[in-house]
Order: sequence, then structure tokens, then C-alpha cells
Amino acid sequence: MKGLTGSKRTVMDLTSWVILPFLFGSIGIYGLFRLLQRLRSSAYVQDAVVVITGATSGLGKECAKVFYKAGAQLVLCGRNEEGLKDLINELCRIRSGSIQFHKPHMVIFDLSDVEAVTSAAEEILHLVGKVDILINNAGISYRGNILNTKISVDRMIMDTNYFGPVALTKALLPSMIKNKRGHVVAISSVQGKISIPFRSAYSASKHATQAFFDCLRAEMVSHDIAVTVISPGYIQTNLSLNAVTEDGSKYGVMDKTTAEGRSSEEVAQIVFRAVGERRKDVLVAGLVPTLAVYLRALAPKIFFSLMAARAKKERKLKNA
Ligand SMILES: NC(=O)C1=CN([C@@H]2O[C@H](COP(=O)(O)OP(=O)(O)OC[C@H]3O[C@@H](n4cnc5c(N)ncnc54)[C@H](OP(=O)(O)O)[C@@H]3O)[C@@H](O)[C@H]2O)C=CC1
Ligand SMILES: CCCCCCCCCCCCCCCC(=O)OCC(=O)COP(=O)(O)O
Repeated sequence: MKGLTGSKRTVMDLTSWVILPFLFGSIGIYGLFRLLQRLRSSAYVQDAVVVITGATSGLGKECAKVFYKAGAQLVLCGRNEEGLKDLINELCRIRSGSIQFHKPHMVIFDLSDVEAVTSAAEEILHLVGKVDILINNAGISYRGNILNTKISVDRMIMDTNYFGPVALTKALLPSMIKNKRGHVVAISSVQGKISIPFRSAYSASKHATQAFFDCLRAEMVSHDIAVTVISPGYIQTNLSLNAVTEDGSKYGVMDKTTAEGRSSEEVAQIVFRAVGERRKDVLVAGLVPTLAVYLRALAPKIFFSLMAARAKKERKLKNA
């Protein structure tokens, strides 16, 4: 320390005795906090009966893998029997460490058919007796101009993305309440918080989803049933390929936005953590979509002008 001036020595003393211990201490406490949170999440999911809709592809399939590896008893739902069988075979090939795995069940039904949904709920309860966590993930997107879109297309999107999950949730809630344990998850979208041009039916279905499950959360507090709404931005899945157009035909294009989205593995991990932490509302988006959500709430006039400009630009590109 010879040759150091008094003020330099004070700065060094402050760094070694106050700032560094505080920094390392904080990192250590944060690390411990995260570890405890992870252990709590794992304990919450282990041996829990988890129903996942839309498990045949994309985010649903990845959620199935994450929850299976955490020891959940899965009920995988979808329309495609072969796809579900392949997934079950893939899961059963995963080697177990210390966690006891459960062989998944599958239930096949079309979410856009409310009667089929009600029978499926009965089948689920018959198979596993109870449901601890319901993940309403299945969904379909849309591309089109409101003026040219058949009302049957609007209905089909609402049936699949809104009425189907609502019917399934209503059919399973009484058993959750009876068991005094339950958690309902809705996979919505950034488009459940803001509407963008040429997505009317999809965006409307996701806004309705947000509203319904926000209401459910409040009504279920007295029954101790948790409700989580997750609103992701673009994810690399088949969503745009499977989207429907104005006349109900398949869009069949892998959009650049979808291809450049987050990986479904990453989003499935976020879903897992959000469920384990009993989060209420989770926006999984980058800076621009997040700012757009705030802009819609705080300065709607600016947001509407931006959307009008976006519609004009997209229309021009289409007609070019
Ligand atoms: N990809 C993205 O950019 C984003 C996706 N999301 C949401 O994530 C969720 C999952 O979509 P994602 O994985 O991306 O897309 P995918 O198209 O890859 O998966 C959609 C799943 O929903 C199922 N499904 C569709 N229609 C029905 C129906 N009528 N009855 C039963 N199941 C049906 C599909 O089953 P089948 O194999 O039978 O067609 C499939 O398993 C959706 O709710 C979507 O809105 C939210 C934000 C962004
Ligand atoms: C203060 C600066 C604010 C800047 C705001 C600018 C407004 C920019 C608009 C951003 C729009 C983001 C849209 C994101 C949409 C999205 O992530 O959707 C997820 C999906 O569900 C995808 O479905 P799709 O079928 O549309 O591929």
C-alpha cells in the first residue's frame, strides 16, 4: 500500500470490504433463491396429473417432454393418433435418473367440437381420476382481410382457440375443486394483448382467452385453483404453416417471423417455470412487442396510427 494516497486507499478498502462481499453475497443469495424455486417447481410437478392439448407438435410437444422429464403423469391430447403414439414412444425411450417416470395416456378429440370436448374430459377423468394441471395449448392461426373472410372461418378459429379450451376447463374444474388442487394454464399470445392487421380472428380469440382466464383466476381464488396466462411472441413451430386463410384453406407458408422466433424448447422451459412458480400472467416477448403492449395501453392513438401504417404497407406489398 506504500505510495497510495489516502483517498485511493479508502476506495480500495471500500471495494474489498464492502462492494465485493455485497456483490458476491447478492449473487449467492440470488443463486440460492433460484435453486429453491427450481426445487419447489419440480416438487409441484412431480407425480402431478398434467393434461396438455395440442401435444402433437410445436410448443405442446416440447411441454410434454419438459413435464414428463419432471415426473408428471401426462395426458396428451390431440387429433392425430399416430402423432400422439409416436410422441409417447419417444418419451418412453427417455432414460430415468432419480425421477420415477409415468407412462403417458392419450385422448383424441377435436377441440372445435364442444360435445367431443365434454366426452374427452370424462375420458380423462376415467383414465387418471383427477387433473392437477391443465395446459390449454392447442390453437390455430389465421391470415386474412376482414372484408373477405367467411364468418365460418371466424367461428372455426373461435371454436378452436376459445370455446374448446373454455369447455375443457369448465368440464375439469369441478373435479379440481373437489380435490382442492388445480392449476389451469392458457397459452395465449402477444396478440391476446394487441391486435395486428390481417389477424382479426386469431387476435380476437386470444383477447377472449386472456379475458376469460383473467376472470377465472379471480373467481377461483376462494377454491385455491391457480390460473396462468402465458402470452408468447413468435415461436419456431408449424403455426403459420397450419394457419387458415379467408376461405378456410391452409396458408401453408413458414413465415419468416415464425422461423426466426424463439425455439419451442426455450418457451416450454418458460411455461414449466411459470407453472412451478404459480405465475399469473407471463409475457414472453422481445423489446419491440413488449413496448407495443405498453404503447397500446398508455398511448393508444399512437399505437392505432402505427397499426394503420402497417396495414397500408402490407396491403401495398400484397398488391405489388
Ligand atoms: N408459434 C408461435 O409463433 C406462437 C404460438 N402461440 C400459441 O401456441 C400454441 C401452440 O401452437 P404452436 O405449437 O405454435 O403451433 P402448432 O401448429 O405446431 O401446434 C398446434 C397444435 O394445436 C393442435 N390443434 C389445432 N387445432 C386443433 C383442434 N381443432 N383440435 C385439437 N387440437 C388442435 C394441433 O394438433 P393437430 O396436429 O391435430 O393439428 C397442434 O398439436 C397455440 O395456442 C398458439 O396460438 C402463441 C404465440 C406465438
Ligand atoms: C415506443 C416504441 C414502440 C414501438 C412499437 C411499434 C409497434 C410494432 C408492432 C409490433 C407488433 C408485434 C407483433 C407480435 C406478434 C406476435 O408475436 O404474435 C405471436 C403469435 O401468436 C404469432 O402468430 P402468427 O400467426 O401471427 O404468426
